[in-house]
Amino acid sequence: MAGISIQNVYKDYGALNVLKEFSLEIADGEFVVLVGPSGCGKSTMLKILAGLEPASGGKIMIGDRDVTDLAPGDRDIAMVFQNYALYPHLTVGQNMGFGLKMRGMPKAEIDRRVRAAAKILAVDHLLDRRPKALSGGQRQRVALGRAIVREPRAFLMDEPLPTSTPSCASIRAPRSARFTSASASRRSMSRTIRSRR
Ligand SMILES: Nc1ncnc2c1ncn2[C@@H]1O[C@H](COP(=O)(O)OP(=O)(O)OP(=O)(O)O)[C@@H](O)[C@H]1O
Repeated sequence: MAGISIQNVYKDYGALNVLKEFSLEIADGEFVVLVGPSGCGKSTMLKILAGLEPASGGKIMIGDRDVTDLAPGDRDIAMVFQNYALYPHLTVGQNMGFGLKMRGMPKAEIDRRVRAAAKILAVDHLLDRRPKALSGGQRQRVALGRAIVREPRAFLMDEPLPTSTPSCASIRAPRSARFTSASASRRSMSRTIRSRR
């Protein structure tokens, strides 16, 4: 169970106040999209949720845990960045399983999760390729797969779709993977928060 509760969050960068009394309740399993003008603080809010930026004030709960002061690695959430951040020298399969390997997960379990996620994302035929031999959309799906294999309590996605990708519907993830596909324009999908059931 992992609902997200954002309570009265403030964020200042020096004299610039970016977030003021920002509050949002996201139910367990809910898919939420943040939209707003450029510079209004969408990425900042996602970074604060992920623990990559400290909030200047307020509280964040994930499930029943107060994560406001926890390090990113202790929050059990995955963030997918706009620029993919794939390792160029690793294959698709190695990229997807890298985080699990670093955590000491047995190879057989890593392979099982990577193959399952790769199938969902239709990149299972690309597991031995390196990122440079992929299209933008394929790279993005690999980045998404790397988040899925971790089975986190929530997914944070900051502009996860390349311009050429018409909608999240192309991901076609089954409900059994607890990942809901949705059709929407790229702009309205620009910031997404997905919490797992
Ligand atoms: N590290 C930083 N130091 C100072 N100001 C910052 C920093 N990061 C972001 N900002 C400023 O905070 C504001 C919000 O930035 P943010 O990236 O959250 O906007 P956004 O809503 O995601 O915009 P866009 O839709 O253009 O990506 C902007 O005015 C930006 O210039």
